[in-house]
This record gives sequence, structure tokens and C-alpha cells, in this order.
Amino acid sequence: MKIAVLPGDGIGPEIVAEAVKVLHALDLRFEMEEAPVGGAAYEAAGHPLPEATLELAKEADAVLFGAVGDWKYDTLERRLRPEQAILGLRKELGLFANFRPAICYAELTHASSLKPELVAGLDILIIRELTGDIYFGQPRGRRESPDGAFRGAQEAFDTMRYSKPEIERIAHVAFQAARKRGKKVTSVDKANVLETFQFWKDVVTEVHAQYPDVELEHMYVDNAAMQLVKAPKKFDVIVTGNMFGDILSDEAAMLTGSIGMLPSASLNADNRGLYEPSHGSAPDIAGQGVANPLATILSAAMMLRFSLNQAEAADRIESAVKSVLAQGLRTADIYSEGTRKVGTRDMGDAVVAALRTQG
Ligand SMILES: NC(=O)c1ccc[n+]([C@@H]2O[C@H](COP(=O)([O-])OP(=O)(O)OC[C@H]3O[C@@H](n4cnc5c(N)ncnc54)[C@H](O)[C@@H]3O)[C@@H](O)[C@H]2O)c1
Ligand SMILES: CC(C)[C@H](C(=O)O)[C@@H](O)C(=O)O
Ligand SMILES: [Mg+2]
Repeated sequence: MKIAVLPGDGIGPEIVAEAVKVLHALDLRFEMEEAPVGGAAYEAAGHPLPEATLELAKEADAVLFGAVGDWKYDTLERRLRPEQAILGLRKELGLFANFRPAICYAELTHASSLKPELVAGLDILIIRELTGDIYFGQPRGRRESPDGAFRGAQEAFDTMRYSKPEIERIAHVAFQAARKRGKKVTSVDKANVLETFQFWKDVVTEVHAQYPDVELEHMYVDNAAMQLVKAPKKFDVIVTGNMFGDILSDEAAMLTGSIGMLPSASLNADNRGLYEPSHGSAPDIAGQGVANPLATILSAAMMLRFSLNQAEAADRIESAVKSVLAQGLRTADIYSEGTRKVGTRDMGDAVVAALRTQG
């Protein structure tokens, strides 16, 4: 089994190092090969996703990814910006199904910015379509406005679009996931305004006919954003497009206590996948050794379960994470009075120690 390890920028290398440490502690036979990506790759090879990195990601059984991006690259032309690396990997590997589970561990009920009773026992799954929508729609660009009140003025435009097969396949993923959980899917759209999302709603409804055992509700994205902080436990599986999923998953992360707790899996049709925390490179805390590595460690657990057929090892990592939280260890983002503040490396070491003491 070969894992491509792509640490990236900012806190990426710090958190990925801890996940790699945890994977090594499992005593399974993995080959891990590291390659530069994002700003780090731009510095080393002049491109955020060098050919060699892409090849490694394609030939590996799974990809463990940190994060990319830094404000200092914001003035580069778009194709050279670090974020193009993760977008390129998603597109090139066909990773259309993004799983972002928002689980509030019992020990972190008080770390959430919401009232404890709203988040206690929370376990929802956001399924975000990852290779379509306004993120990838063509045409896009800048031009002189050809019409309207501001004709002749400079303008920029992107294109929101979804094809029927793209919506069908993500809808199937969501209904099948819901079947194994609470049997409810909330499809989030903006059908009241956008034709793309009226089409989304129609196609999801059509696919639903094949899943009579799963309840389907439709919700507008503005209401969904509100309901997520009002009564998040009413959701089970949320399925939505690329952009709404990006925004709602960061919101859902805060229900778990911190964005540093939200892992993700991005899968293609063959269940090959890329695993990364849902957060970014956090340039504001990079290099300080304070970032929370748990989202990345939990992403490695998802990798074992979904792509490497090692469900038992995945369970072991998840229970080790619960155990370090139960011991009261907290990185700064989830710290509260009465717990013990630790750095990135100490948190990783504690997970490894917990793995070693498992019965
Ligand atoms: N998949 C990715 O690689 C990815 C995802 C999101 C953002 N980004 C990029 O990251 C850069 C920074 O973006 P941003 O600031 O909007 O989002 P961010 O997720 O990097 O950071 C948002 C806030 O959350 C905090 N945070 C994030 N992860 C944390 C962790 N593990 N532990 C503790 N605190 C954590 C940060 O310190 C910051 O205050 C940008 O260049 C952006 O494009 C990359
Ligand atoms: C960095 C960026 C391209 C990315 C996205 O928007 O998908 C990030 O925010 C994420 O959530 O993975
Ligand atoms: Mg995001």
C-alpha cells in the first residue's frame, strides 16, 4: 500500500507530521512518499502542482494532504496560486464526493461557541460535490461589460453549472450514506433564485425515487446556514454543491468545537481518495507549533477506512483521539479552563501513546 504524503504550506507540514507519526505507530505495512504541493511546490518547482506530484498522487493508493496557501501568493496569476494544487488534484483524480463529518466529541461539548445542549452528541455528515459548480464552470474571466447599466465598465464573471450525471452521482452517494446512518438527507440549494439549483433539486428528487427508505428534505442554503446554528442535531446527511458545501462545512466545523477537529475524505468513483483536514494552512499560526493536528489525524483514519481497507486501524485511531481528549489534553483552539494546553507535537505524541496502550 502506497500513501502519497503532500504536506503543503503553513501549518500543513506540522499537522501532517503528526498524522504520519500516528500511521507509523500502527505497525501496518505502508510505503509513504512525500512530495511538494502548493506554495512550497511553487517555490521548489515553479508550479503549485508539479507533474511529479500529480503522478505520485495518481499512482498511490491514497493521498494524505495537509493544506495549501499563503497570503503572499495572492498576487500571483491564478494558475500559479497554491489553491490551484488542491483544485487540480480534485479534478485530475475525479474526487467528486467530499465527506465532511461534523462530530462533537462529548469532551468538547463546552469548546463549541454554541450552547452545550445544542451540540451535545452532534453527528452530522456534509456531503459536498467537489468537482463542479461555479468552482470549475467555464467561461470565466474579466472583460468590458457588454450590456446593462454598466456597459463598457470592467467586470468579472464565473459560471455556475451542473450536469445531470454530476448531480445524480452525488445524490446516490448521499442516499447510500444516509442508509447507513439516520436515513435522512437534506439537499441544500438556492432553487428559488438559481436555475442551476432548481435543476439540482429536480434531479435529487428524481434519484430519491430509488431510495424510498430514506427521507429527503429540501432546504434553501440561507435557511440551512441558520438551522445549522439553531438546531444542528436535526440534520443527518446534508448534500449540496461545491460552493455551498465549502461554506456550510466551515460553519459546521465550529459546532464540533474547532475547525481543527473536522476531517475530510474526497473520493472518486473507485473509492480512491484524498484525505485532508477541512481547514486551511492557517498562516496566522504557522510555525508556532500550536495548530490542532486532530483533523488531519482523523482524516488519516478516514483514509484507512475508505481507501486502504483497514477499518480496524481506523477505529483504533478514532478511539485514541477520544482517549486523549478524555485525558484533558487540548490544543489552544479547543482549550477551556480545567484542561491541559498542549502543542501540536505533544498532541500527536499523546495519540501515539494512547494507541500503544490500547488493549
Ligand atoms: N484545502 C486547503 O488546502 C485549504 C482549505 C482552506 C483554506 N485554504 C487556504 O489557507 C489559507 C488561509 O485561509 P483562511 O485563514 O481563510 O482559513 P484557515 O482554515 O487556514 O484558517 C481560519 C482560522 O482557523 C484557524 N485554524 C485553522 N486550522 C487550524 C488548526 N488545525 N488548529 C488551530 N486553528 C486552526 C486559523 O488559525 C485561522 O484563525 C488561504 O490561502 C486559503 O486559500 C486551504
Ligand atoms: C482552498 C480552497 C480551494 C478550498 C475550497 O474552497 O474547496 C478550501 O476552502 C476547502 O474547503 O477545501
Ligand atoms: Mg473551505
